[in-house]
Amino acid sequence: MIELDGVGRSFTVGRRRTRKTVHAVQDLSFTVRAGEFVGYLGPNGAGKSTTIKMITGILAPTSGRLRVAGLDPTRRRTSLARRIGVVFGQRTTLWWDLPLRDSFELVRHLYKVDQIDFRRRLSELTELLDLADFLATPVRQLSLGQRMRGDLTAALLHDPAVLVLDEPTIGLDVVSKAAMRDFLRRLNAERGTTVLLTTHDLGDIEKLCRRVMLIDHGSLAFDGTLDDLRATAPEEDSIEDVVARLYTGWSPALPAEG
Ligand SMILES: Nc1ncnc2c1ncn2[C@@H]1O[C@H](COP(=O)(O)OP(=O)(O)OP(=O)(O)O)[C@@H](O)[C@H]1O
Repeated sequence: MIELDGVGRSFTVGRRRTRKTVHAVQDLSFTVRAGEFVGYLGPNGAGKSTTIKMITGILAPTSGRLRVAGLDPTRRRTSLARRIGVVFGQRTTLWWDLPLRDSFELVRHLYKVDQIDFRRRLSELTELLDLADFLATPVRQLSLGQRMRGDLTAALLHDPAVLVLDEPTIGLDVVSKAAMRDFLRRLNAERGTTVLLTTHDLGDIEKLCRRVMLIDHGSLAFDGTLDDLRATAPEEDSIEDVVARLYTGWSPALPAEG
């Protein structure tokens, strides 16, 4: 469903004598199959957002080959938009001054979702994500947790095959976080939606992801199951310790791609 083959993305920063090239992502290859729920981890500045921007067609790779749902994301951005949903936890894709319901109506137009499908889907999502109390509220008046549920709904109204999440639980309280995780688990299990999840919250990874990929300095440093990940460190280590060891470059043996 998501295929990267030797993908790289560099940026030129600075001017004249201070000019240099930053290799945000280098020679990155992985495949995410339909129906997988994959965690995408890495320290700050590792290249996660750059990868997600390439997968969603926002940024073009400078090298390599990338396909999402069989499409080249940069060349077929409009077609891809119908197959993919994206949530950036740090910013909203909703219209700030409009009631949530009107934002969804605009999303319906943008994605050309059939009116009957839209109504059915919105009523399902309203129930599952408990939106009824604030559908008429302007987005700017929503709490972070409400806004996040609104963003997730907007990303799912067109029933995408792939969902890409960039820190979807950031800033959520324990109850909202648990509800969000429960929803995502069901979405993957019941609808078979393929999910790629970027997060710094290792609870998200433990609760949701069968497979974990770790990127460091733009390259894949680990790809395996959660158990493979734990096996890289002593048994008594917490998941935070395990990941911190990998981030700081210590690991007894990394398993091959799983
Ligand atoms: N538009 C840009 N111009 C120049 N450099 C960039 C640009 N976007 C990203 N970079 C650089 O590429 C590298 C990877 O950045 P990226 O945002 O992908 O990391 P990240 O893993 O998402 O980090 P974080 O966890 O902090 O969000 C960093 O060194 C960053 O400074």
